[in-house]
Amino acid sequence: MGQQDMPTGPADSGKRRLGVMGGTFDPIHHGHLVAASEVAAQFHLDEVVFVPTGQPWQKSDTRVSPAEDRYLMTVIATAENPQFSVSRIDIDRGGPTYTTDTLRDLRALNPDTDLFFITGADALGQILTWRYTEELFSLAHFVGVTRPGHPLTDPGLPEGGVSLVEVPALAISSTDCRARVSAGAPVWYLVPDGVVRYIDKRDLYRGD
Ligand SMILES: Nc1ncnc2c1ncn2[C@@H]1O[C@H](COP(=O)(O)OP(=O)(O)OP(=O)(O)O)[C@@H](O)[C@H]1O
Ligand SMILES: O=C(O)c1ccc[n+]([C@@H]2O[C@H](COP(=O)([O-])O)[C@@H](O)[C@H]2O)c1
Repeated sequence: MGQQDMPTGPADSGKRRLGVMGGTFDPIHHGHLVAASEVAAQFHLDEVVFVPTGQPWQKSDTRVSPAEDRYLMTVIATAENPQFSVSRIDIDRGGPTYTTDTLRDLRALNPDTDLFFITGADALGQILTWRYTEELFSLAHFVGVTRPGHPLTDPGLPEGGVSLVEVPALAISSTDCRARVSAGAPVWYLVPDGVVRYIDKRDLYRGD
């Protein structure tokens, strides 16, 4: 994607600009962090809130670590960046996580704020299979980011509803991180150091 193909989103409304990075984060890795940092810079966001899923209903055939472990790894990974925060709303709501609920709740908690939902190319490609899409696209501007191995295209969101953005390519996935820990391979430098230590301390993924 060339620089000229990169839209910068809707016209600036003058409101606070909040990025929303939703994910299962099992575990959070540098691909997530670089995507959030890059979108924050390109879209002049005031803050990015990371929102670990409660129950990721489209991953029901995958073993997912306890929400508290995923939440704490996300806190550890983002703690040093003053622009990053973590929200428990999807975990505390309970039940399957629908992004329409996430964005509705974040709007209620953040009046006079424009929301920018950040999503990788793979997740963006699946977005029309999400629940309650008739309301979803009115709640935030969507920012699709490049991810190695996945074509980045607008899957057919309403006009002006999505921007496609190139971010530094990191071929890292949580699936691969889990498989590496399970096989006794290192995940140093794929995930933040504190997350490596947390995985070790809690003995995550070893028996997968
Ligand atoms: N390396 C990456 N580059 C860009 N975006 C990414 C990257 N990894 C994940 N994302 C995006 O971050 C969001 C949360 O992803 P998620 O927590 O499911 O991680 P994952 O690595 O895709 O996990 P898994 O391998 O378990 O499916 C999604 O929108 C996903 O597309
Ligand atoms: O709203 C939905 O139905 C929906 C379905 C699948 C995924 N999502 C959201 O997409 C984000 C990435 O999800 P995942 O499963 O790839 O980690 C996360 O915020 C999920 O809550 C949302």
